[in-house]
Amino acid sequence: MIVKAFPQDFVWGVSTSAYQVEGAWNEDGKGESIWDRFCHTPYRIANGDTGDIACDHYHRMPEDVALMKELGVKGYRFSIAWTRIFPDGKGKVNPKGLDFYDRLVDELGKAGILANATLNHWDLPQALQDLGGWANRDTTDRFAEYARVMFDRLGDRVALWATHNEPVVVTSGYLGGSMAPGLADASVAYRVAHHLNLAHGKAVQVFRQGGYPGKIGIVLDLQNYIPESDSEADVLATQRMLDHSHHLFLDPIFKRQYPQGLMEWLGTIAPQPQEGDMEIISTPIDFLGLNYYFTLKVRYEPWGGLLKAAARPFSAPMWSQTEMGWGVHPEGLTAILLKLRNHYGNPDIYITENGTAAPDQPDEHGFVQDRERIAYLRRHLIAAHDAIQQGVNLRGYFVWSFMDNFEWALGYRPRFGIVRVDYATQKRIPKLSAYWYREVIRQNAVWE
Ligand SMILES: OC[C@H]1NNC[C@@H](O)[C@@H]1O
Ligand SMILES: [Ca+2]
Repeated sequence: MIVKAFPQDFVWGVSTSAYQVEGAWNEDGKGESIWDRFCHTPYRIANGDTGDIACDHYHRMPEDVALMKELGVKGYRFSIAWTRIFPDGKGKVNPKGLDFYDRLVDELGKAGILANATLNHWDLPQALQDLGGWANRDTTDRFAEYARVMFDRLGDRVALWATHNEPVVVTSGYLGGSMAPGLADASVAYRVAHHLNLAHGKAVQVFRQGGYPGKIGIVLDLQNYIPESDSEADVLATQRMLDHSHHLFLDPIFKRQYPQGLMEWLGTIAPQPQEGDMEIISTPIDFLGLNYYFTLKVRYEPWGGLLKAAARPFSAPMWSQTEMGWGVHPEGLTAILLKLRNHYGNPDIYITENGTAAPDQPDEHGFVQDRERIAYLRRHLIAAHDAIQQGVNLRGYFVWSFMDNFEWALGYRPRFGIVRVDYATQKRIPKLSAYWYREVIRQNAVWE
């Protein structure tokens, strides 16, 4: 047995997001978000599921934090619902909304759990969407205002801040229609990407000006894309997919420029930075949050939408596909980490999401022996450990997810938690993987 030990102060965490776990969608002064609106619109979400109640985390937060402590978790990545703070996206701040996150951060402090807060995990105030949402450049200023309020209230106790979670998915909400706001308007999709980048930069500048303790970064969705063949057509299609899903955000932030190839490909609908925008966007950050799940094989496909590319899941030998139809390829994680070391200045990195949905079969007590999920997590931790051995500055790992929750357009069917949620009773029942993870944290190691 080979023991793979992690660095001393490595942060072992778990992740959630506001809309997926909190519920209380219209309680204590919270305003409507685009995800409330999307879920309340017929035939957008599987089974007509909504986040109205979700895991009722808004009311059960103290017990959830106590369970994290019991499981030995060292960090908790959560997101802040913008509409609890600014119900109308601007103007009056809602004190009860601020109080909830203040209590959460205090509970985490008492439990000795590091707070890792994301400002925007997709739930934009509907009031701002009504003014154009992220397609409207003014939203970048609304975001900076919101960020300042949160830094002022929680900045003394939050160790890690992320501006956005997976901005590429927000952009997709304007391309494919499957995510809120459910538009299919390529003419604004890349303006949205640019405004997300600009909002990120403005929030980082507010953070720097305020001299808050803690660190600030962004969480990007960087899956591993490999070409189906070495034909020029497939290689170029893969490049376009990487430009769209990686470099549309990585390059402005780390290289102060958009990927040239994508700009040429997009033509008139490409981002149109104004004077000074790229300087703001590339304001240096302290860490990069990486969400990694799978590898996709990409081929040139004339019918493949805007990018004329099609992708399909790739599973390494001995691995099948997950319950979500995703491939399993731990080596893909090492590849992404090495890409960041080799081409993006070897930044401090936290894996802010990694995990898998699995067909969890509870026994009569609701206990799930999720050996598949344990295998997935263990192999990805080994892949992460390999990267650390090669000089990657990986500082922590947050499992997606602490508990089963609302999986966006797919509703509650997919279960990603290391803790099961019985939605009928809202009971939390740790799965085998939760006890396995507790052991990993205790040993600060995984074993081959
Ligand atoms: O699909 C699993 C996760 N992926 N990243 C963003 C999260 O909100 C998702 O639940
Ligand atoms: Ca307080």
